[in-house]
Amino acid sequence: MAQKFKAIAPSFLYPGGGNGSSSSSTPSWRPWSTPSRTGNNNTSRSRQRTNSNTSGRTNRSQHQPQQHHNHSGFRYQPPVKKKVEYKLDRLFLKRISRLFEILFSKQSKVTWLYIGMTLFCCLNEGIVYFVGTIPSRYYKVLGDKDSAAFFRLLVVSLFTVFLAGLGKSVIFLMGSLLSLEARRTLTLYFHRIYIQPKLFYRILTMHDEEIDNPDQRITQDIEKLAEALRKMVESLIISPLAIAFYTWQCWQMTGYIGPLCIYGYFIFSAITSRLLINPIVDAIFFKESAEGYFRFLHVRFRQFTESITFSRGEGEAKMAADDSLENLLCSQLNLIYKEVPLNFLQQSVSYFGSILSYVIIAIPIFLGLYDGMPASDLSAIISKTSFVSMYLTYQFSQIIKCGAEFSDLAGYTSRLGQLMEALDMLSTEMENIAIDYPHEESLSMDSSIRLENVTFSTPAGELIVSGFTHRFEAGVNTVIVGPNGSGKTSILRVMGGLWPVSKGQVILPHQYRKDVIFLPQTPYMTYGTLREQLVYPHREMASSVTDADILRVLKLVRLEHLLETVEDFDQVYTLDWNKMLSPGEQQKLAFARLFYVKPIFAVLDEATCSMDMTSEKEMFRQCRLLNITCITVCHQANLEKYHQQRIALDGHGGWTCSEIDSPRPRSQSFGGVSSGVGAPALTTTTTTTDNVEVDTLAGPEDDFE
Ligand SMILES: Nc1ncnc2c1ncn2[C@@H]1O[C@H](COP(=O)(O)OP(=O)(O)OP(=O)(O)O)[C@@H](O)[C@H]1O
Repeated sequence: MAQKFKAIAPSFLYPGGGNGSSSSSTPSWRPWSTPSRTGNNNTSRSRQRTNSNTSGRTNRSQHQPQQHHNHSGFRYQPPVKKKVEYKLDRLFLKRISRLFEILFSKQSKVTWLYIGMTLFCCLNEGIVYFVGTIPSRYYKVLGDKDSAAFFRLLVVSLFTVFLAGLGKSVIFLMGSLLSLEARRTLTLYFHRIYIQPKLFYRILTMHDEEIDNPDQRITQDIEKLAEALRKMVESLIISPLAIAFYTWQCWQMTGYIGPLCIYGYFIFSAITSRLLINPIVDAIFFKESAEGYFRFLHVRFRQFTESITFSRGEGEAKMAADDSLENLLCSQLNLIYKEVPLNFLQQSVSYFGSILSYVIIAIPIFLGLYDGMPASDLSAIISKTSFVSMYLTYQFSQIIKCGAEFSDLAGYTSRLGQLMEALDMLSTEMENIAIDYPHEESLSMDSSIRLENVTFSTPAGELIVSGFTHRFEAGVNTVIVGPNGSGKTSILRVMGGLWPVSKGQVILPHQYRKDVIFLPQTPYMTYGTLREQLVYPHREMASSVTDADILRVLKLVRLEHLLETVEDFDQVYTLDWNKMLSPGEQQKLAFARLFYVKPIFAVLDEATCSMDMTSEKEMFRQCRLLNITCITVCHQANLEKYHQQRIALDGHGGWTCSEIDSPRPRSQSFGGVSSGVGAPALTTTTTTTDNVEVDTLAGPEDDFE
């Protein structure tokens, strides 16, 4: 089966939308076998499915991802490759207002923290004003040589300074709480829209090239966005009020000339900083992508450390890690360079502010406005004007400084906005699929799984099976065989609703979630206790599982020795269960879950491939005793004897179904659909070595019965 594999390169390698889809601000999904009517939210659930069988796609050439017609005549468009920059535009405003809507929703505490922080900031500003004018009072009392007033001022100023310190700390505390709460609110929101049945699978397995590292966006970008927000809120809450107050104060002392100079200066700085921010937003976006890939690579090393070591792949791993680091550092360096002009502007603004304050007071002095005033009063006025105008420029410089925070915020907003849009799009897409090809809504009242005239393709548009019809009956074990890549697992994916069909219908037993359990080749080992492992994914049921239940199923799967490994069933292990158990033991634990739940169907995708033959036989024997019907995907011919039916895929979209009456030799694996069919039956020989039963050869009369 010739498959086209698309090389997926990290989006940061293509600044400005090099690979189109990866950096598109509005992700455009690669078309699949179902209509992508994104944005069409008016689709009525009651829409007739009269066109559903008109696609007539029967060969692969018609399944090009670029563009094709679906069953309802909808025309797919290829992803648009356009240059997209991440900047402060309408899209940014749309995204940030959506994030703010989530942050300031009724359920969130962010609103209350924001109000509390605003009040504290106002209170603190009063204290700051008092502290700022203290030097001018000292000028006055010292100029007048008034010792009593001096000591009174000393006490007051010490107390005020103490209050100012306290005020700053409270504001810092409230800012940190605000950032924490913002992170909680946004992360919970993303968990809700991201970890959803099927959508989660789909975005992670099929849309990696459109949305890189959604995990990083959720675990890191939200935190950084919350932090940038905290820093901005701190300065932005008070700046407008302070600017108004100090403008008035400045006007009182210098006339219109003071505020005019400061405002002119601010407008100039604001315009230049705005010009310098846009490239930074872009650079932050790509730096974050590079950061995500670097981390992802290290996570993969951890995950595949044994395989890498066995294949002596450390050198390759190091090269890949070095390359990824280099990419990350490049994008970081790019960011640093782009930040230099902005930093220069910020620093200059704050230094020039102090000089400007003296220029402002110099003008009325030289114009003779304060002629004849005593020296001590003039010193006090110079000091106060200096403070007022410096504080006014400081508030403006805070706003300019916010520009840097704002560029961070804009970068993270882009990444989170993209993820939200992707999830929205996918969710609409899946809703449409659910309307056209309802999966969980097509439930049969009898205990069977039916696939009726089902045609489906890979996400890349390659046809896998066409017109597949089969009824999986309870009590009839079925094995699915075929060459690699022929679509065995894909049939299970369709059955489980992970992949949509482009034609036909999947009809499931009424209590589908309870009656059908899927066991993959590599079962998911959850973190937690042995009890929780057993009831996975129903953690809430853990308390109802008795120790006797656990013991019983552990015995059934021959994992009693686990009792010696674990201290008790409720001990939480810091070590990953994947490391505590061998692959075969993990598969056995998955069977323990199965035997605990006792569904009607067990859908096994090479779920016993890591077990020894005796254990494998025992698993199928227990399934039969517990009335669990197996639908098994496998490559081992010896598994056929546990089944009554065989579905053979030919790897070209075709398939055959036959009764199993003449199994093949055990040593022969399924290289193709016809391999071994009709081979003579073998006899069973069971030898015992050191009290360990070793099943060496098996035939139809295997002691499985
Ligand atoms: N997420 C995906 N995106 C695109 N193509 C995919 C995806 N997953 C699987 N495929 C393709 O679908 C085809 C069928 O895959 P499937 O896993 O069903 O094969 P299989 O018969 O179970 O193979 P094996 O015997 O190796 O387990 C393969 O050619 C594979 O490349």
